Amino acid sequence: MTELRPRPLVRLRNITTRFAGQSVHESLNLSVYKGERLALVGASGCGKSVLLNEIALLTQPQQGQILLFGQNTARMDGRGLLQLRHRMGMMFQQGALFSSLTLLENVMLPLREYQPLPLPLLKELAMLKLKLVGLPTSAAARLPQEISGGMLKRAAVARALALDPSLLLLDEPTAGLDPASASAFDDMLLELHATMDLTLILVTHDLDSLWRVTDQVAFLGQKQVLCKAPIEELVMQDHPDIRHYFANTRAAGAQGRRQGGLPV
Ligand SMILES: Nc1ncnc2c1ncn2[C@@H]1O[C@H](COP(=O)(O)OP(=O)(O)OP(=O)(O)O)[C@@H](O)[C@H]1O
Repeated sequence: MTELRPRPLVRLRNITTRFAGQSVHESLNLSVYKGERLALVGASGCGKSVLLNEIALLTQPQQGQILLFGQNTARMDGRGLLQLRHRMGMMFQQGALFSSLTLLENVMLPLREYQPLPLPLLKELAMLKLKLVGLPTSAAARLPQEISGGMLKRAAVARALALDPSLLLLDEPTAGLDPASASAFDDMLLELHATMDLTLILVTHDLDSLWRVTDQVAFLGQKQVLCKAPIEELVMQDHPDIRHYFANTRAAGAQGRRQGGLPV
């Protein structure tokens, strides 16, 4: 009996993206399945963040189709798209929190906008989200500029989770964090994935995160997804772009550590 493959949660079909006549993606295809922890990787400028923003419905490609939760976004009206957006949370690279609002107020923003609940309940929900990402109660009243980079990233995740999305998108979540904070952040992501039934898509250059957090990695190169595979399989690929990306000393070091060898 043939086993039916589940429908992808995210399906990108023949995506072409151009800026000023120059294409970043050309007929790019990618499927992401429910529960996956997928990283988008590739050389700087290959279009990872652009693709993430397209999945988040923040920008649109010139050609191609984006299907989210089985629905073709091109055929949806504004109301339908808004409902889809609520099923996704996005963590931006710099956190994108409002500097004049406390962490609690930042997390409450999407709730206030879309959940018609009494204020004390909204506060309680926002507080729960801050706790979920490991922030202490005392952090709730702090402003973004009063906390560490690691806490800021966690607060940004708390806001992304405000509306209980099932798909969490993260743009370089561990960039700028020291190794211990980055590792603690990765632990938090794994815990959230397990407890909240999340699908994760992250853009990252952090090789430790690739090995630790992901179960699938999509390698972008030559304007397409050259390969989607678990990291162990991806690093064994013969494609010159993939070999080049993982051949530098940092990559070799992380790979060596995973395999119990010495960093090169
Ligand atoms: N709004 C825009 N207008 C013009 N060009 C853009 C715009 N957004 C992105 N680009 C270009 O598209 C290309 C891909 O950008 P993108 O930020 O997705 O790369 P990336 O793979 O995420 O890079 P990095 O790893 O350095 O963050 C780059 O050449 C960038 O300059």
